Amino acid sequence: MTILVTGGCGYIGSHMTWTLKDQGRDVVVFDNLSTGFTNQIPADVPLIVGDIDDQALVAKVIDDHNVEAIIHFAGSIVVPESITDPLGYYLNNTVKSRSLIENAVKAKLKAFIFSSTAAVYGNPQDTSRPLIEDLALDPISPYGSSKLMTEIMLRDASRAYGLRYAALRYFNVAGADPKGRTGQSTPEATHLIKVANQVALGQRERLAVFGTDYPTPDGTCIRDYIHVSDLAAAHALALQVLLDGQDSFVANAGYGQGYSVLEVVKAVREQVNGAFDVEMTDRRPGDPAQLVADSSRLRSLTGWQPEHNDLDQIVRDALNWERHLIEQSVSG
Ligand SMILES: NC(=O)c1ccc[n+]([C@@H]2O[C@H](COP(=O)([O-])OP(=O)(O)OC[C@H]3O[C@@H](n4cnc5c(N)ncnc54)[C@H](O)[C@@H]3O)[C@@H](O)[C@H]2O)c1
Ligand SMILES: O=c1ccn([C@@H]2O[C@H](COP(=O)(O)OP(=O)(O)O[C@H]3O[C@H](CO)[C@H](O)[C@H](O)[C@H]3O)[C@@H](O)[C@H]2O)c(=O)[nH]1
Repeated sequence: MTILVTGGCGYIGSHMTWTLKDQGRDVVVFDNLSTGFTNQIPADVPLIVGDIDDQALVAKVIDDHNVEAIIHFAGSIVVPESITDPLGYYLNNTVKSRSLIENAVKAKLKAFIFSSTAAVYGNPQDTSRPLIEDLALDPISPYGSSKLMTEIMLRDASRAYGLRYAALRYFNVAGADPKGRTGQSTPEATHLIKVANQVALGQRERLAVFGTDYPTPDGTCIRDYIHVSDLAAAHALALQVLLDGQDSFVANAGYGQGYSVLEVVKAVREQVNGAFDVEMTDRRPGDPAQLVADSSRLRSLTGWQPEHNDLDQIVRDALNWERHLIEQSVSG
């Protein structure tokens, strides 16, 4: 059977594609290349360039490649951008996901895995323990709402048409393939570890720390950083259990360990053996103070066990990828 990976040329989707290839599975990537890169996937994986709302093209790809499951990463991902362009986010993340889900239902696919996000929880009040899936969902950004609406569509499509799905709520995805085959390549990416690494390697001028007055021990926001390769492995397991008959589920994907922005900065400084400038600035709109995952459900349903649960390794792998990008730009 073939697995269709939407957004497979993007950061997480390309790791997924490599993981599936490593497992000997047949994969086809579908991507409109709005933020993706064609050189990040294995050369022998078919790439269809198109938009996920092109139902005729998606149906043709499902047919031509004998697709039996979709892992759906395609989407827009920048929280602050979603605040200034909510309709753009509802279109790309919600409306177009609806179109893809309809394709999956019509083709009677065996499984559908969706990239959801911790942003569906909004700004949780009780931060004394990691977040569980059954908490009230109250996104504080259009990005989070756009993903929550897709979760709801999947829930209802599952009830009505029997589509079997897993929605994984990623916490903060970071790091890069330890084998150096792919990584986060968007030059203007806004993710903390990426930006800090670019500053550490002289690719950006400065790192702004967004807000130092949060109700956290050092005043900066706390996040649960999950290595992208562990996340890809979680998807492969989720797919397998769905194919083996597991009911649809929603599960957090994180380690259950939070780090503040300043702790991340310290980890990056240690890896590069040096200081770089950070500037304390105001809060960024849409940022909850603390997001840490309780991932017991993912572990118990799929048997997932992280292999790269180490902030230093996450930073190191991401730095190695950043150096690779610099070499690439110098040589060509
Ligand atoms: N990066 C994170 O920390 C994080 C956290 C939670 C959830 N997610 C979700 O994971 C998914 C992947 O994120 P990423 O970090 O790899 O982002 P990314 O921007 O690197 O990848 C997204 C990919 O989807 C493609 N794409 C976007 N819209 C498309 C469309 N309409 N049709 C076809 N292709 C389209 C892009 O070209 C790109 O290759 C997203 O859905 C995102 O919301 C990411
Ligand atoms: O230059 C920067 C970048 C980030 N931060 C801070 O670092 C933390 C992490 O920020 P990121 O932008 O790396 O990640 P987010 O937590 O905003 O969002 C990430 O996780 C979310 C789920 O929690 C979404 O899924 C989203 O797609 C994904 O980017 C936040 O407190 C942010 O304010 C800075 O201080 N300076």
